[in-house]
Formats: sequence, C-alpha cells, structure tokens
Amino acid sequence: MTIALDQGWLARDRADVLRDVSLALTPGVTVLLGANGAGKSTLMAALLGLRPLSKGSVRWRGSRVTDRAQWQQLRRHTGWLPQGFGFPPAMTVADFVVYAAWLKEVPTREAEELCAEALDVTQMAALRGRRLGSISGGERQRAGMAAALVSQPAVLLLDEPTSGLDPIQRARFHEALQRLTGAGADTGPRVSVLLSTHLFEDAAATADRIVVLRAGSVALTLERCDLTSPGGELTVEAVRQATVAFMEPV
Ligand SMILES: Nc1ncnc2c1ncn2[C@@H]1O[C@H](COP(=O)(O)OP(=O)(O)OP(=O)(O)O)[C@@H](O)[C@H]1O
Repeated sequence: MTIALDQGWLARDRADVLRDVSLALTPGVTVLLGANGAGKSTLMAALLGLRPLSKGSVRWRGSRVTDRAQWQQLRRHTGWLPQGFGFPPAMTVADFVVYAAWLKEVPTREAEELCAEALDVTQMAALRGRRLGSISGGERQRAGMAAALVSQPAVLLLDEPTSGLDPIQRARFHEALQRLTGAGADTGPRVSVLLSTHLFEDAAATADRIVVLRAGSVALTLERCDLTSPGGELTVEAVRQATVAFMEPV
C-alpha cells in the first residue's frame, strides 16, 4: 500500500513552499533530510490533506484522493507523530495510547490487544502506568510513536521524532523503528514510514532510502544499497558525504 504525492505544488504568501514534488512512499523507512524551512513538515501536511495543494494531487492505493470519504480512508490508515507535539502531562502512557485508538475508531474489542502491541514495539510496556509529564523526552516520543501506530497504519509519518533526544534515547527510538519495520517484524505487511530529521545518524541507522528536500523540491533520492559498504554497513559519514551538498541553499 502506498501514499504518493504527484507533482505537488503548494504556494503560500506568494512563495512556493513545495515545488513540483513527486514522492511515493513504499514499505520500509524513507528518511527525509533538508535544511530548516526546506518544506519537510509541509510535505507531511500535504500528504495528510492538511494543506490543500495549489497543483498536483495525493494518491492513495493508486487513486487520486479527492472527496471526504477518500481522505477519511487515508487518515484511518495513516499514523502521524507531529513535530513538537504537546502531550497531556496528567495522562498515563496507556491512557494516551487508548485515547489514540479511540480517535482512530479502533474497535473496542481489539483496542486492548493493539495498545499492548504498540507499547511492546516501542518498549514502553513497563512505563504504561506512568504519567506523560513524569517521563523523559525520549520516552514521550516513543509513547507518541505508540499512539501513532496503535491503529496498525499502513503509513507512518514521523516529523523530527528524535529532535532533542540524547544519544541513548535516539538509539532506543531507532530500535523501536527497526522492531516495527525490520525483517521478521510480526506486524503483518511492512509499514511505509516517512521520517524527517536533521541527523545523518537517524538516516544511517534506519533508512531504506533517503530523500533530500531543498527549497521545496526533491534534490536527491538514494536507496540504502547505493551507500552501503561492501559489508552492508551504512555509516553516518557516507550519508553526510552523499547528501550534504544537496542541502545547501539554492
Ligand atoms: N502556514 C504557513 N504560512 C506561510 N508560510 C509557511 C507556513 N508554514 C510553513 N511556511 C513556510 O514554508 C517553508 C517550509 O516550512 P516547513 O516547516 O515545512 O520546513 P521544514 O523543512 O519542516 O523546516 P524545519 O526543519 O525547520 O522544521 C518555510 O519557508 C516556512 O516559513
């Protein structure tokens, strides 16, 4: 199952925030790199239908998304962890994930099991009774990821989920993502993840492919195999060398 943006243009205040962007999300992790203001969050908002395109279209399961029912279908099958999301501090981790399941209209009889699975994948089960205001930033981001994936979405949009996390919490987040999307994951068909970040380390640890956005346009697309060493390893330095020139201002 894929979500795609076809020749998407989005103009605001006389500037083009997105300029003729075409991108198809396929199973695995697509890491979206780009300088501040390149349009990463706007691209996610466009995929979710939160920003109407001036030109172009979003496609879901091969069809253009045009009417309300189609947008509802897309949203039902898409999880989203927005950048700088405000968490209700008094809510427990488990209640937060249950609430997300309710918002996504997960049937009650399935909700308990799916919440437990989401907490397990994100390694948050031991913290299920803790209030969101009493856990670390990294744990909150993993709770946010659990909430985003509780409805078993086909597509998961993660907007700078590792921003502000220390190296250990970043590694825990990478592990959670690998548990969700990696070979042998027992969550059924592989999820298509779009993860925006400023960290080459995120790309090296998680990317199946890398897309660099520059001034609202796709400047570079690379598959993991384009960058890996003969031993199959993808280093931070290899990501940096391949991408940094494409992030310079135009
Ligand atoms: N609501 C808005 N109205 C007008 N311009 C906007 C709006 N939202 C974003 N922009 C502009 O669109 C451009 C892209 O912003 P966006 O937040 O998508 O970039 P980004 O790549 O996610 O940046 P960052 O890495 O800083 O999060 C910026 O120039 C921004 O000023």
